[in-house]
Amino acid sequence: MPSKKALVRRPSPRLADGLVTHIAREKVDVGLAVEQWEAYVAALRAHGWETIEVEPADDCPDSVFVEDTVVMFRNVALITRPGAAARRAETAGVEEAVASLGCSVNWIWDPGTLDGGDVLKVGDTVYVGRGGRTNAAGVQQVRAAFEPLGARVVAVPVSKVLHLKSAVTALPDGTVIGHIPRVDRPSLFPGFLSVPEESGAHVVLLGGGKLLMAASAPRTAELLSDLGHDVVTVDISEFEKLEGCVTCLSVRLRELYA
Ligand SMILES: NC(=O)NCCC[C@H](N)C(=O)O
Repeated sequence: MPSKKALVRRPSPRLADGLVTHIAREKVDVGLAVEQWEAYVAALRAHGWETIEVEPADDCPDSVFVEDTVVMFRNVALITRPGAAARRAETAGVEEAVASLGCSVNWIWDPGTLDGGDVLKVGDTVYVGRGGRTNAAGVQQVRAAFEPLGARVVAVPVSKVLHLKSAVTALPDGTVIGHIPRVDRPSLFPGFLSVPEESGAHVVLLGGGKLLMAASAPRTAELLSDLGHDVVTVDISEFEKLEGCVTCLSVRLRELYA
């Protein structure tokens, strides 16, 4: 059944200690990050999403990046096993949240690792990035979990950025967008549009043709508006300092049965 709920998780007071892998560490203003997070949540709500706050995980600096802990396909929630061991304690609260929403729950098991940021769904195609956080066993376990439900799982190499969705996301019409210097194999996607900024590669589909994007990609916002998309922007500068993007701050639940 169509639903419009989104999981979010309040930033930890320890946010500034979050992991950085591909970029130089910059000082994070936690107070500003909380304001930016509240504006992000307000933008989801303004576009009809009921936001559900997962119990905060104050001891986990990266817990605000809730997308990495669970992947939804239909009513099934696949609880991940994050590639960074430091993030594994984040999954317990998310598991509780999806179970209480009536999802069927499944898990990635050792030796598999998977970060939700490595999973891009385009219709029934589920692209899984095999990179620094998601391993081959993780990809196989996504296949085992979702292919019986009708998904087609396509593995994609990721070597230039943290996650697959740091490199590419998809527009409402299914076109995959990415900033070419950060995409390993653009030819793996049937329809690919190159965008001029790295953070322009990240869109959250709000519904009704609207796209949520980071304010740091004005040229991409212009390009997408010019192609007839309705762009809404939020400033997430403090999360970008930790390799976060608009996609990783929420998990949209669009097919709940409850
Ligand atoms: N899906 C995402 O893009 N997640 C961002 C995670 C950033 C966090 N600092 C990490 O390295 O795990």
